[in-house]
Amino acid sequence: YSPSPSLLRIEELCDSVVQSHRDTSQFRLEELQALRWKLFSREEIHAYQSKSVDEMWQHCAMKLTEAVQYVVEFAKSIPGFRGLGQNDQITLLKTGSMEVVLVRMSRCFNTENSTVFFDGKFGSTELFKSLGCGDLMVAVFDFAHRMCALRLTEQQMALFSSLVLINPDRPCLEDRGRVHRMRRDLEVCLSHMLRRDNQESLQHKLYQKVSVLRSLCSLHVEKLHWFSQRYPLTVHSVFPPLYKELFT
Ligand SMILES: CNC(=O)[C@@H]1CCCN1C(=O)c1ccc(Cl)c(COc2cccc3c(C(F)(F)F)cc(C)nc23)c1Cl
Repeated sequence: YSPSPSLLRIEELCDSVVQSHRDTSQFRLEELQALRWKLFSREEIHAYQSKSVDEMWQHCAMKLTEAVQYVVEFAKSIPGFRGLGQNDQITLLKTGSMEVVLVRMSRCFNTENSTVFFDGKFGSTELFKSLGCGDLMVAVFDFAHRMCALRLTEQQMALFSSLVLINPDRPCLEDRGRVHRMRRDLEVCLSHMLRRDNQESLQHKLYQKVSVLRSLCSLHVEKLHWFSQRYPLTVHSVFPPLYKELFT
């Protein structure tokens, strides 16, 4: 059986996206499994809740920026991404990277007690009370819960993450056609993989998640904007590594 060159190319593309995800996933599943029941004590929770809005945002912004840097590495190793113009790479990352951080958060989520891995242990939404954006946290946890319910394999998570990033509908792309061709190849990869895993029913559920992500992230951008208005220094002092990463 000699697969047609296009099928061979699709399988190679699949494998390289999965490998990139493995190399840049920040936390290995085995590590997270081992820490699953390591919960914060009442005192530790109280300590987080006593932080000022600014302090807690700064703490989270650092974590998110670090997570986004792993996503940038993931994007840069998706075949074809480096071939895009610099501006288009940045456009895709500026909008898509937080969405991939959200998708990846589901790997660090424990649905049995609705806790997420944060600062070395698992905590619930109450940990983030001092952020002053309960609705965002509920939305973040709710999305993680729903993503967990799909029980994606790491390979499926890898391909789904690449589809979230390589989105030809992003505003002000210069070479939309090129992004479209990359996305089409990745869509063929995902459907090829779901067929192989005998899980075609997952296909439409994943595409529904893409639209949920978009609305969720507009809430994030709004919150981020609200926060940067009130605490301009923090955003500029913590976020620059991300932009340095985007330009290299
Ligand atoms: C397993 N851990 C993780 O996945 C995340 C990313 C890597 C590190 N990390 C955490 O430590 C973490 C885990 C769970 C939660 Cl709820 C948080 C706090 O999340 C946020 C607090 C403030 C703003 C957030 C915004 C906003 F608004 F900036 F866009 C957007 C997202 C999505 N999350 C925000 C964090 Cl920072």
